[in-house]
Amino acid sequence: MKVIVDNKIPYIREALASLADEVIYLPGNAFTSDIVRDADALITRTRTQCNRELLFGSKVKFIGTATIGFDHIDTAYCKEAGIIWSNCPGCNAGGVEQYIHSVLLLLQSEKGLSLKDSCIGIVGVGHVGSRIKQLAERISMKVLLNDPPRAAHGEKGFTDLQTLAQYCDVISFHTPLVRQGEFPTFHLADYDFFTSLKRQPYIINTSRGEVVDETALCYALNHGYIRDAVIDVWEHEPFINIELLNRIFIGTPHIAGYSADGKANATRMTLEAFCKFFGKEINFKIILPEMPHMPFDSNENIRQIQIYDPRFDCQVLRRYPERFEQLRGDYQLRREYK
Ligand SMILES: NC(=O)C1=CN([C@@H]2O[C@H](COP(=O)(O)OP(=O)(O)OC[C@H]3O[C@@H](n4cnc5c(N)ncnc54)[C@H](O)[C@@H]3O)[C@@H](O)[C@H]2O)C=CC1
Ligand SMILES: O=C(O)C(=O)[C@H](O)COP(=O)(O)O
Repeated sequence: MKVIVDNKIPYIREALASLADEVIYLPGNAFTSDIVRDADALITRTRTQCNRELLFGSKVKFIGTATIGFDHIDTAYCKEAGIIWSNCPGCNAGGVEQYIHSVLLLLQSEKGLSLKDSCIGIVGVGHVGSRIKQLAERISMKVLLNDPPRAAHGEKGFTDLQTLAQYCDVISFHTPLVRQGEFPTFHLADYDFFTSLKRQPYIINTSRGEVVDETALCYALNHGYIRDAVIDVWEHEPFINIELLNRIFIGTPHIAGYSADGKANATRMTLEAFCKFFGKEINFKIILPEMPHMPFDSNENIRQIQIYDPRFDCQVLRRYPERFEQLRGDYQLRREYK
C-alpha cells in the first residue's frame, strides 16, 4: 500500500512505517495529480486542495486530514469518486481555547477591557466555541451564542447575529468555512455586519480568513465600528494583508490550534480512521514531548500569559510576513497545561 503524507504532520512517521509498504512525505502544497495517481491513501493538512484536479484518475480510496477544518476537501467530488475521507473533530479545541484565553487577558491588561463587565458573542458553538463559552463564563463574562445550524435542530440558548451586534463588546468567530447551502459562512462578517455593531466591539477570528470580509474589516477599523481586532486566519493565506497585520492588536500565522497535544490528537485520530478503513489493527503509540518545567507565577492570569503569549507570535509574523507558511511549518508547538 502506498500513502502520501504531508511532511509537517508531527508524531506520525514511526506509527505509519508499520502500517504501509511505501510512505512518501511531501510539503502539503506539493501534492500533484502525477504524484497521487498510484497512491491508495493521502494524509493531509489544510494545505492540500483535495479536488477533482488532484484526484481524477487516481487510485486514492481514502483521505485523512489531520485537522478539524475540511474546506480544502471537495466532499462532493469525493462522494462522486467513491473516496472516503475523515477529519478530526475536537482535536485542537484545547489549543484554540489557550489562544483565546491569553487574548482576552491581554485585551484586559493592554486595552483596558473589563472582562467581568463585558459581553462576548460566540459565532459557531461547536468543539471550540463550546470551550470558549465555558472559559468566558469562568472569567465572569456575559455570553451570547450564535449557531443557526444548532438552533435549526431545535437546540435552545442561541440568538441571532443582530443581537450579538447590539450587545457584545467582543465577538469571536468559530465556524467552519461553508460557501454554499442553508448556513453559509463565507463573508459572514461583511460590511452590513460591521456597520450594524453598536458597542464598538473587539473582533477575534480564529476560524477561516474567508469568514470575515477583510475589506469590510479594514473599513470598520478605519471608521470606528470596531475597537480593534485579533486575527489568526487570513483571506488569501499565505499572502496576507500586511497593512492589516500592522494595524491590528494581534495578528498571528494560523497557529491558534497549534498545541503539541492538539497535533497529537489529530495524528492519532487520522491513523485510527486510516486503520479502520483499511482493516488494520490499531497498535501504534503517539509519544508527546515532555512538559517543559517553568517557574510559574502564583497569579493565574500572569501564569496564563507565561504559558502562552500570542504577542510573541505576532512580533515574529510582523517581522517576517512573507514567511507565513514557514512560520507555521517550523512552529514550536505549545503544551496545554491543565
Ligand atoms: N486557527 C486555527 O488554528 C484553527 C481553526 N479552526 C477553525 O475553526 C472552525 C471551528 O472549529 P470546531 O469548533 O472544532 O468545529 P465544529 O465543527 O465542532 O463547530 C463548528 C460550529 O459552527 C457552527 N456553524 C456552522 N455554520 C454556522 C453559521 N453559518 N453560523 C454560525 N455557526 C455556524 C456549527 O453548527 C458548529 O456548531 C473549524 O472549522 C476551523 O475552520 C479550528 C481549529 C484550529
Ligand atoms: O484544524 C484546523 O482546521 C486548523 O485550522 C488547524 O489548526 C491548522 O491546520 P494545519 O496547519 O495543520 O493545516
